[in-house]
Amino acid sequence: MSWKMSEKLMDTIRHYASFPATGVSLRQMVQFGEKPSTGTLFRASQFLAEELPIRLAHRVQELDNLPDGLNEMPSVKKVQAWYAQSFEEITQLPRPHLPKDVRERLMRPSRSGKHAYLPEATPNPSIEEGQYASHNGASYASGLNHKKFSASRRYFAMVDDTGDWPPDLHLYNQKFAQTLHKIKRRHDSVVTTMAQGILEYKRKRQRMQIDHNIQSFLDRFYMSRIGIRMLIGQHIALTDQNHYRDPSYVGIICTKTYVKDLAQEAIENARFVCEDHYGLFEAPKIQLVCNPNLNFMYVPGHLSHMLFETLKNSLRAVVETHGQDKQEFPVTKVIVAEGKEDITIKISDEGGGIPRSAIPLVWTYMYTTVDRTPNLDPDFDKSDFKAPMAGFGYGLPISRLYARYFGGDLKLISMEGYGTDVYLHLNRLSSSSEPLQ
Ligand SMILES: Nc1ncnc2c1ncn2[C@@H]1O[C@H](COP(=O)(O)OP(=O)(O)OP(=O)(O)O)[C@@H](O)[C@H]1O
Repeated sequence: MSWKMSEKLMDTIRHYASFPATGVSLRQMVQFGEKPSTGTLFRASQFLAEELPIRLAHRVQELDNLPDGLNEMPSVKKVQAWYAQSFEEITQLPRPHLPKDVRERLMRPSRSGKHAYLPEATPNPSIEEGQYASHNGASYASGLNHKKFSASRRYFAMVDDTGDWPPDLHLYNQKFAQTLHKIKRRHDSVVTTMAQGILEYKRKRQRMQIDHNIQSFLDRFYMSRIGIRMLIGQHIALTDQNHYRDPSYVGIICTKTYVKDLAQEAIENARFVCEDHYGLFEAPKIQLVCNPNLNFMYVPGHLSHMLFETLKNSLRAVVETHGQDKQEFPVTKVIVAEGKEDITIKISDEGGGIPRSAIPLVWTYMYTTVDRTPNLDPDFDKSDFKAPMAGFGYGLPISRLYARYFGGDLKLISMEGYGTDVYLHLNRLSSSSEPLQ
């Protein structure tokens, strides 16, 4: 590793980590607009130039404080260095010197009055307060230099956009988005590398499972990663306005996510992976019951991930319970219900279920009934965490975090000896905050 963390950098990281993260709701991200102007984008860049380092700093510190020597594992150190390096890149990006009138104009709300200030996010219904919060948050912040952060501690305010903006602003926006892009790539393999770190720890300490502390650290850590990547992804997509965009998309959020189409695609992908893995001519069938017109505002990438992971689990259970040599398997059913509050997707399989004693374990990282955990090659599937069929025990816990991130949830009820029902609740009000506070 050529890059080194200096003491000075650690000091700055400690300072930022004393501020709490600011949660943003799906609705706020969308209301920010389809084609934000240079000025509005600049305000968003300013917000992120403070918010992202705060979030990254919390993770660097938490990684440092991991118990029982876990913080010393080479892969954990590697991940920590990525977070610190990204922190440094954002905080050191030179900001343009703006004349007073431009600075003032940036603080003036949009003339149109529409969404000049976005509504506050509401509490996340799936989360108990503080469940995914970092330990050192708000309580430390009060005594510190709050001034530095006060000007733009508001997610996306539309600014007065009459007339042109100085070219410096546009240039900074472009540079900022490039920096974010590089950071996003750097962090692509964080989940697999952390998984590797946990494996190193389990081997070194001869542990079979991880304890409660480490489990909740990982929950916080991966939840925070979802949030950071959401903000980064959204910002990159909004900055890059050159190519044609589907009008139903705002950044990576789709205001009309058609559940049936997406579920159908996830079914095909899961069946394909299953056929490939078990060498089957035809994977067990999956029946989908869903109103074809049902759509809502969501991040299609998140929904695909959750569906694919749970469907893969069902197919695996069905094939392994009934035997690979069967000609016909019981059909797995996917039922989509439309409520006022939630859209709920139930996935029912006849894959033999899970013993009641093992239910709490399915939510822990690294619990899997696959005998041999696949080799974690560092170059393995850099794009995101997607194991071929199964094997890391990350599918369910990570999917539940995705669901909870926007106020939904993932529940599992099993009948041992028969099958499993997974309920995927997706909150359609989308005004709830990220679960950080
Ligand atoms: N529908 C199901 N029926 C029976 N057992 C299941 C079902 N879903 C999950 N499980 C059990 O829970 C375990 C954990 O599932 P999880 O999706 O978290 O990890 P995995 O599938 O083993 O690996 P991956 O990280 O690749 O998803 C599985 O190994 C399996 O034993």
